[in-house]
Amino acid sequence: MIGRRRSGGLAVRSIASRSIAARSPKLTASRRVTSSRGPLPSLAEPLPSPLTTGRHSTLGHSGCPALTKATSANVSRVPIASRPSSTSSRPPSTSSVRSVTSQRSTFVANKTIAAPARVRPVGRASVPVITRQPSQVDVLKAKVAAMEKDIVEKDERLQMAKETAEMQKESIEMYKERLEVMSTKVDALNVQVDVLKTESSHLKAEDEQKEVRIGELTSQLNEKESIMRKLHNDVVDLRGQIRVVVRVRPMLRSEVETSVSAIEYPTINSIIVNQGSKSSGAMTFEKVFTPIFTQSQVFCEIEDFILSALHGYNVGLIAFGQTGSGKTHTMRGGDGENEGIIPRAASFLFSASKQLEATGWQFQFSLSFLEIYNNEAYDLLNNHNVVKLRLVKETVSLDGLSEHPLKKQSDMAVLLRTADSNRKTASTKCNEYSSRSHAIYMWKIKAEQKSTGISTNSVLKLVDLAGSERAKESGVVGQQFKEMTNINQSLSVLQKCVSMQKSKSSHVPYRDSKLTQVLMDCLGRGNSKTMVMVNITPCEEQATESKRSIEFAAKMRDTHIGSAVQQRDQ
Ligand SMILES: Nc1ncnc2c1ncn2[C@@H]1O[C@H](COP(=O)(O)OP(=O)(O)OP(=O)(O)O)[C@@H](O)[C@H]1O
Repeated sequence: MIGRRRSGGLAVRSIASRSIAARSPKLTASRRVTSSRGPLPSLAEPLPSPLTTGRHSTLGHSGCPALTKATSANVSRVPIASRPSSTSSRPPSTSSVRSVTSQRSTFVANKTIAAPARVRPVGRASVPVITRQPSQVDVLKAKVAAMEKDIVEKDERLQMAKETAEMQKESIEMYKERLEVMSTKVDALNVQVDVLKTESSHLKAEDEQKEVRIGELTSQLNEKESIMRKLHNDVVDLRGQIRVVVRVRPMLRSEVETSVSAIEYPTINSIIVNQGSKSSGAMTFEKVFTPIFTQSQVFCEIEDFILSALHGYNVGLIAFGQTGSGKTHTMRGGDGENEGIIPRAASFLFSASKQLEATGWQFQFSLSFLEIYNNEAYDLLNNHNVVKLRLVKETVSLDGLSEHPLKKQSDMAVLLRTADSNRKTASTKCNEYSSRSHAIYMWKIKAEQKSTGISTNSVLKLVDLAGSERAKESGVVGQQFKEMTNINQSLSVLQKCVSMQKSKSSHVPYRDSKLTQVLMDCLGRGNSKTMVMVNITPCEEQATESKRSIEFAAKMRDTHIGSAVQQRDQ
């Protein structure tokens, strides 16, 4: 009976403990920790409850002595085998049994604290230690306390969230206000933009009108200019004069820091060269190309003159000037925008001939390149073969000079490359790439119009003369000195011929040099429209040479060579 009650009590206790464990995993965990590390001191000690001390301890829970006694009896009857192992080796002493009994009774009095009995070593003997389990009330109290704490925390968080929300609300209000201010500004700006748009469309319309007007005036101006140029050409042709244009090259990078310009441009087509205190005085020419003129602008000004060759006239364009003054740049030039007159003339002649083909004209072009070096003539397109010059009456025959047909524009580039590589150059102190020979590019142009039966044979000569230079300044010796002497001698004959032609002398010494023999038809013996492009440098140090060049240019300008006539086949 007692045993049943005990086992029933234990069963109640274990169910209770199980149910607490189930509801409170934390508690179970703590109990596991307790069992593995030994009894917790708080649970190992008799509970400091009034139930365990004084008279209450004997009365047990709710003052029930019967239950306490029965429990004591139960404990004393626990078989040794079922007691903790630490006690099985030695029978418990009377005192320890008493202690166990008293603890057990306390344990029973607390009843719901379902901790397993443990044995605590006391001295050499071990006594079972009874730990207690929290009652449901305690658990619930703890839960309530935890929940209260949780509620307090949540209250605090809620409060904080409310405050944050309040602040955000204020910020939103602030942003709303700013937004309003901004949108007012945007509205004002939009109004301004509309005003400006209207103004700009008015201005655009005005600009367009002005541009149309400028276009009209420009085309009127161009028309008038071309009429004037034609009239001027006609006058010059009728007067049979050499046309003279001057080109001043820009200062080179190496000169900009060390030199100043000696050139002035008093009017659009006049020029003054200042040589220290002396001045050339203003001299007017058909055209003065200042350093700002590009290669294409220069060509634009002379293309009508070149066109005469397609119309059946002999045409000669000669670049003259001291060494390094820009003759080769003007005539041959570089690539692309830097192309000079010779390659540009090729493109121009091909495109102009295409236009004339629309009126029934047919053209055939052929090209020869002649070089005069040390007073000898060579073929630049045929292995640099010697060319023999023969004077036949008033004309010169060039024996052995090869002629190369030009079918299309790209043929010109191939021939130019061959000629360039053959052209003799040598470096001097005056101009590192100075060409040491006169180069004469000759186009033979055959034109025919079947409907009228008219045919012409004309020659276009494009001449890049070697540069004159003073022996003292150049500092050349040996072969280069010989070259320079020959160049200067041929140029001096050229100047003499021009002077004597100008003074209408009965004897003009064309035979004195190969150069003047080849250019004879351009300088008065023959039938040619001639233009001389005098190149000068702007540098003060070269002012003496520049002044000499434009003085010679003025002499040529005033030279009468006779009016050119169309070269019709009989
Ligand atoms: N209009 C120009 N614009 C820019 N550079 C130029 C111009 N004219 C000439 N030059 C430059 O000046 C230098 C001398 O020019 P260039 O070789 O044509 O002189 P040149 O009169 O032919 O000399 P030479 O008689 O010794 O052959 C070159 O470097 C050339 O590129």
